[in-house]
Amino acid sequence: MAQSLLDTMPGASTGAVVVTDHLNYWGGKRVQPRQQKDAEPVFEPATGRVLCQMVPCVADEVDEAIKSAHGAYLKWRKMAGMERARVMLEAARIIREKREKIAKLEVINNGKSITEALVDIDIAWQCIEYYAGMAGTLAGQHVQLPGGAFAYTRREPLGVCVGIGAWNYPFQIAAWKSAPALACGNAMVFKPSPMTPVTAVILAEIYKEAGVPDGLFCVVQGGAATGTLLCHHPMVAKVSFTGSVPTGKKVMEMSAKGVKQVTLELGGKSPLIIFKDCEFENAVKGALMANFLTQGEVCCNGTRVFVQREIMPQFLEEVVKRTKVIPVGDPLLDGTRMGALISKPHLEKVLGFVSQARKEGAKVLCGGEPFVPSDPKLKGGYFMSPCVLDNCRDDMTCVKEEIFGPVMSVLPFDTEEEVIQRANNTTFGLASGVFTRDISRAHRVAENLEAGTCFINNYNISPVEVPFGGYKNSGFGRENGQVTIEYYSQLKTVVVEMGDVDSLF
Ligand SMILES: NC(=O)c1ccc[n+]([C@@H]2O[C@H](COP(=O)([O-])OP(=O)(O)OC[C@H]3O[C@@H](n4cnc5c(N)ncnc54)[C@H](O)[C@@H]3O)[C@@H](O)[C@H]2O)c1
Ligand SMILES: C[N+](C)(C)CCCC=O
Repeated sequence: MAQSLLDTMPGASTGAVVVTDHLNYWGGKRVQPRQQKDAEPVFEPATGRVLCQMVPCVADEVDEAIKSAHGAYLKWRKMAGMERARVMLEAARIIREKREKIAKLEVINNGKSITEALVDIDIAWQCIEYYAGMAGTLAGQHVQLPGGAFAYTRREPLGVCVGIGAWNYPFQIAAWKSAPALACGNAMVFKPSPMTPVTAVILAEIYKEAGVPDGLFCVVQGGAATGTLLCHHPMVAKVSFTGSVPTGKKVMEMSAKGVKQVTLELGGKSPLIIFKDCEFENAVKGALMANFLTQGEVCCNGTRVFVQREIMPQFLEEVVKRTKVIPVGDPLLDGTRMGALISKPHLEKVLGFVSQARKEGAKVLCGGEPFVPSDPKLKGGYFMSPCVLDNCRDDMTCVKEEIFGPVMSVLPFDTEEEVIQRANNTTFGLASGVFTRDISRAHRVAENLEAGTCFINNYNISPVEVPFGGYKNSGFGRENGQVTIEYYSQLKTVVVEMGDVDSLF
């Protein structure tokens, strides 16, 4: 059991954990895969060692999980919001209690630094706590009509919701999707990325321990085939997807066939605009935060860094100086600030972007190379040195495409009008940022940028109280904040006659 795995985790170190527990979860327990066909090895990014096997769920298993979720939904939806809140608060408390162990497992499966993973787990329990607080507040409206008649609205759950996650924030994504879903009275069947199958099932066990009905939060493992089964299943009311734009389009197409609601949290190529009147030290720190969290594998990263020409030389000098000393290495060590990328093919893809950038005329100021830590156990890990690219142009591949690795492209600009036009010249629209001391300019730029979020004088902070999501091809729907309640519920109108029926017939 993963619970016992968690309990044996405190001394765990990089290269020392093997997960043999079943990773599917429905009906209130871990479920053994029916067959081992198509099992895929899951690698520990820091060592390249096999951590576990991911066995994809087939049609019967997906069906069983969805039916188990539906049974739980029928009980959960009848509970008072305050009762649901109590259970969710208990889940948040258990996560807080186990945060170090969950974070360690996340690091071992994902490769990010323990410092970041701890923050991710904190954001996860905060999200569950936040929506627990909202579960008791769901309410409708009373509308007075002529003749004493009236209508009222009820905010009702959707039913069984599906969550499909990416590999960069495995536990946090599962929490961001399940917390508002459960608060509204829904059940959820969650499919993590096949590369990070380990921690979602811990969340399932925590919800169970907190007191949700068996089946309320289920985990099915698999990749595209299992995801397709989920999107097509007739008992699924909604699909909330986090991943790439091409897969998001497929999810939307499949969901459209069953008229299922969809939330799409997709990729980005976000602009960060640094004006010459910025508070320089903060702008440099902001650029680093915008590019190098989770080895650059962050959807909302500000990877197109537009710097006003007058401050370009000092900006580059400072940002390169700090990038060169980012401690890359064993992600479980407290001093590490950058761990390993998710997989060997992904590392090669990111390095390929750097080579392509060189060919297209960019200048590599630092990094962009495979990194081999001195610790022998990390020799097979997927590490690279964080990279800063100068001499970039808007038409270069590194500036147009999402790299999803630690690669910052720096571009000069002259005027506000010009930079806004260039910043918006993309099909993505997830996030954006601006550093300036001019308060009017800051808000004007925020208004004109075509993105779901604009950070002013900071970057990549995401408190659970504020909505997160994209414009344009970066998706639609929102996660976090009050508004997400609307994406996990539907409104029923009840019209009440107090007199006689005035019939035309
Ligand atoms: N906007 C956000 O909140 C956000 C957050 C994290 C990651 N992302 C994006 O995710 C991408 C990286 O993640 P990834 O490589 O896991 O993305 P991906 O699109 O390859 O996979 C995402 C998920 O979709 C599943 N999937 C694949 N094919 C499917 C299909 N045909 N039907 C249903 N499900 C299918 C995968 O198994 C996985 O669970 C990047 O583009 C990144 O920007 C976005
Ligand atoms: C918590 N962050 C850093 C805002 C990342 C959100 C999820 C995107 O990949």
